[in-house]
Amino acid sequence: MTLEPFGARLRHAMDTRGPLCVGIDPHASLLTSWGLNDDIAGLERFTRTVVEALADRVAVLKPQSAFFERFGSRGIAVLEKAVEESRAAGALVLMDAKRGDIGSTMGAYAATYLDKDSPLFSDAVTVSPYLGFGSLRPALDAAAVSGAGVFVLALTSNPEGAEVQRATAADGRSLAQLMLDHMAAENEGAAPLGSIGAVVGATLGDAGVDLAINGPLLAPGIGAQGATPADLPAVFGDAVGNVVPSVSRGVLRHGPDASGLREAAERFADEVRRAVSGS
Ligand SMILES: O=C(O)c1cc(=O)[nH]c(=O)n1[C@@H]1O[C@H](COP(=O)(O)O)[C@@H](O)[C@H]1O
Repeated sequence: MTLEPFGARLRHAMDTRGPLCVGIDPHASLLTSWGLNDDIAGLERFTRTVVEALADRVAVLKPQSAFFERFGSRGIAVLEKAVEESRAAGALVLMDAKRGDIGSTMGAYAATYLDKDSPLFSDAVTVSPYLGFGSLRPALDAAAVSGAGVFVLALTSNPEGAEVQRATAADGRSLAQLMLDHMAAENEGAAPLGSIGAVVGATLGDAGVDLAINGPLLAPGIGAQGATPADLPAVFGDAVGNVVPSVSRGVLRHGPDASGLREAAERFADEVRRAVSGS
């Protein structure tokens, strides 16, 4: 079965479930605070709990691959199962892998996350464009074939990002703006929303770039990194309706009870609704 383009599927999910993305980041400290061991059984239990609590209600779940990779092949097996079960419950899965490489190697990453026959096939994946936007071509092409999406880092939530991302390119634009303009070109003509998204931290104050890329804007940094949903209008301006606000620890620290996770996600979702509607 061919999937509808990711942008259309995401728009529908945002409209019906609200735009919140919850990150699945099984930090060792979170496993401990949930009363679990920092081992494969703890990872499995943590992940299953989050998926069972939230996959039937949030628009997007974003597993952070590094926290699974640290357990080797058995961690990847947990990740595969989480992707499958989340998608079966109706959540879109954004694999947070932040891959970036060149040519055939980027092609192998694309085959891993964006080929429908791969065990790690996800609705979308995060990538870094700072080896040159063109280096992402294999991922952009694979996503177009499978109906998946690609989220490209533009302005990240961490303070260290600015020295690269705010640097000036040869034509006077910031590097972040250059990347955003590439994304806008990829999404041109797509409706209701393009499938190439930008990652723009909610922590940035005024982003100070043109965010009219006709694609989704993933906004991490809410919760543990200090941003709040109330910050979104100032950061995103007119583009706030395309924002997918993302929270990991801010929700996860309310486990292990499913009700605690659900209530925390609902609180963030309410705050986002209020912030975006201006009430
Ligand atoms: O691509 C991301 O998701 C991402 C981009 C970014 O600029 N900043 C950022 O924090 N993230 C990810 O978002 C998550 C943030 O987690 P919390 O700070 O616990 O909400 C982590 O998985 C980060 O890797």
